[in-house]
Amino acid sequence: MARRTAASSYDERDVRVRPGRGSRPRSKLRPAHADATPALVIAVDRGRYTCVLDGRTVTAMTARELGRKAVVVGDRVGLVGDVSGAPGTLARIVRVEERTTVLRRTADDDDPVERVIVANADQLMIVTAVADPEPRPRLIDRALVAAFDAGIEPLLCLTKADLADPAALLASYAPLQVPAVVTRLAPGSPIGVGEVAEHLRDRATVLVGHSGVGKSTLVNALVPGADRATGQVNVVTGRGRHTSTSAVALALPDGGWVIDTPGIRSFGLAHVDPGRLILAFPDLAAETPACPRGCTHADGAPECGLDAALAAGRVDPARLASYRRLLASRDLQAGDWDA
Ligand SMILES: Nc1nc2c(ncn2[C@@H]2O[C@H](COP(=O)(O)OP(=O)(O)OP(=O)(O)O)[C@@H](O)[C@H]2O)c(=O)[nH]1
Ligand SMILES: [Zn+2]
Repeated sequence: MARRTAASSYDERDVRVRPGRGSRPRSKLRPAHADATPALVIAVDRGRYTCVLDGRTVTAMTARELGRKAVVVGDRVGLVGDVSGAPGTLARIVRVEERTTVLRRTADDDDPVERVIVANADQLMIVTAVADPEPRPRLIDRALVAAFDAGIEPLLCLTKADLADPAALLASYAPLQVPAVVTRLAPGSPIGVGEVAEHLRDRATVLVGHSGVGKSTLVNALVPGADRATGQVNVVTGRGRHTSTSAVALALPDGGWVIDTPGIRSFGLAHVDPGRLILAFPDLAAETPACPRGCTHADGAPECGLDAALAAGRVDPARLASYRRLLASRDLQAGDWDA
């Protein structure tokens, strides 16, 4: 105090803006970092988050105050610090906005640890070749379960239609009313990519599919300059593959995002609750109030209301059979795309 009065007009404590916490006015009414810049996370690599805002790319790390909360591709975040995106700069993620959807998986069916793969996706495009490699319907079913469970709309993309007829595969998914597109993307004769682009426009779409089905070929056709590596003969198992390879979001030229998931080698479904899955099938769910408590609605579940509805002709037999097939896929072992 003595110094202040003696020094009369000037005290450096009055004018210096200290960096960090102390400089920021806060009150209980004002959320922390209300001035944080909104951004979208498009890639994650070893604790560094690639974010986009106003069309520029900014690298960020998570602020300590976020704690152990995971930040994933698709997250809408608030950034503070240097958000210029200039080389060598690093912004801080101080906030993660509430997610509209969360696509999860467990590493395997008996693995209780859930991992969030992508946040805020509104569509899951399941890519399957009609031949080379042979389709794996069980894996399609499992991916559908993950999508329905997450409240994300599924889209089936059948590639390599030049090699085999997709009709049988399409027919087996028709009762589930899953939209489907068929492509033939062999060099020189791209067919169907325009239709895929229509389905993807202005939406955030996650791509899944096992190795060699033509995901990268498709992404390259959809996103000019994406430069995804194609044509690798992949004999690498999940263990052998670099585990930090994670999802990456690529901007589509007509709006929207396609999110490639090269690191995902399996689709464990331990987290899926059958009681929640049926909500994706409102016509079937309407018949379940008659079910006994805790009914799994599976084939042979005692006194399941769905059987009564089937007998009374109120539900489509093919649709119910398809639903129960999905339900059963959850209980089968080995969710490896490459199994
Ligand atoms: N005949 C035919 N071949 C295709 C088609 N689409 C892609 N291919 C070929 O299939 C092979 C695998 O395609 P990729 O795009 O690398 O497949 P991917 O799903 O990205 O595979 P990974 O990179 O291993 O995950 C490549 O040799 C492609 O040229 C198609 O529609 N018809
Ligand atoms: Zn039931």
